[in-house]
Amino acid sequence: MNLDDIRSDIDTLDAQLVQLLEARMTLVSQVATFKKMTGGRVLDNSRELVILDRVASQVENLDYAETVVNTFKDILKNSRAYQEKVLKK
Ligand SMILES: C=C(O[C@@H]1C=C(C(=O)O)C=C[C@H]1O)C(=O)O
Repeated sequence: MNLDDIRSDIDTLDAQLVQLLEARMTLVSQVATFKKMTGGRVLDNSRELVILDRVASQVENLDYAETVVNTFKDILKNSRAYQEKVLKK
């Protein structure tokens, strides 16, 4: 495989990630609506620890574990930022 082939494969995976992240955000949006109606707090630390532990255990190549877990930490951080905006509306 040459560089263009590898990057083409990355682009294909990125398109899948965008779809999955959008689907995740649709669910996060539902959680935000629920919290807005019930007065719940955006941050749920114990839920996030469960998610991050599970993600760490699901990574098969340990060389990638730190990177993948950090990526999920960013996903959770941005999920919270989105929810804070929804709750302020
Ligand atoms: C979506 C939620 O809100 C926050 C964001 C989370 C997420 O994006 O998975 C998880 C826990 C919360 O800190 C939730 O409470 O489930």
